[in-house]
Amino acid sequence: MTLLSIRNVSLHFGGVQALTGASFDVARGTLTGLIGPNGAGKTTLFNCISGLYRPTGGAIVFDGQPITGLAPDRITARGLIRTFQLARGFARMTVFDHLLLYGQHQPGESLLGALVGDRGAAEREAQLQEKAWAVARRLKLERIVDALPGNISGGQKKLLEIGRALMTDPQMLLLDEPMAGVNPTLVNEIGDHLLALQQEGLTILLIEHDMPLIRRLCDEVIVMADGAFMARGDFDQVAADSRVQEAYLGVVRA
Ligand SMILES: Nc1ncnc2c1ncn2[C@@H]1O[C@H](COP(=O)(O)OP(=O)(O)OP(=O)(O)O)[C@@H](O)[C@H]1O
Repeated sequence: MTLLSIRNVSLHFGGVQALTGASFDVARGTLTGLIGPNGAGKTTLFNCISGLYRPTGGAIVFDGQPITGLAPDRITARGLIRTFQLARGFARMTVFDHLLLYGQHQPGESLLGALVGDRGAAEREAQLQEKAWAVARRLKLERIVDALPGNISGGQKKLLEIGRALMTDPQMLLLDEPMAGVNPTLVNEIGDHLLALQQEGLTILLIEHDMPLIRRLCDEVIVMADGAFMARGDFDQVAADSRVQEAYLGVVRA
């Protein structure tokens, strides 16, 4: 049932203890919200899970295998990916090329190429194109496949970021505020896409400050504070938890 297990993960930056022993599990097939006040350690934890940071202590287990400290591409190859903002350096690549680029980073690609030769490469290219079309259609991006990122809306950029991640055939997607800077209509549309992806079997862990959205989308909500796990439950349960309220309000117990 558990797909991702965070076990006592800690990380400090010099004197700043960003993660102080975070522990929680995420079940396969769920859309889980990860919330908490500013500086709680949510993004730092995502960076540890996806291999950008090596934790100082603890372990991260994905699909039954430890992934702590593995390089990001090896973690992606196991089916766990986080989205990244579109890099400025790729401003001249079309939406479709962005999708193709991510699809090319498949595990075993070069070995396969060496084994099957040129005909195999052509077949693979055709499959990649078909997959990119499927992802574009899936996210309703097919009408803008030839556009450059500079000419698409903020929400379409977010969808493209998700689309690139889908090109790697993930089991689990980590999303860090995918709705930031997106207009309300598209926020709802992106939310619908996330629910549909979950229905199709994808496991999603979502950092988001938009609480009505978290309430609408998430089966369960995990709350972090001060670099560690604080509470979990459905949205109404955690919202009613006095410790969670205090963490958000910064109220100090008497
Ligand atoms: N690269 C870094 N160097 C030094 N300190 C850092 C670094 N990254 C994060 N921190 C610190 O670690 C703590 C946790 O930050 P993090 O960004 O993970 O929190 P967050 O929960 O994602 O916050 P927010 O909701 O505001 O994005 C903060 O005190 C932050 O200042």
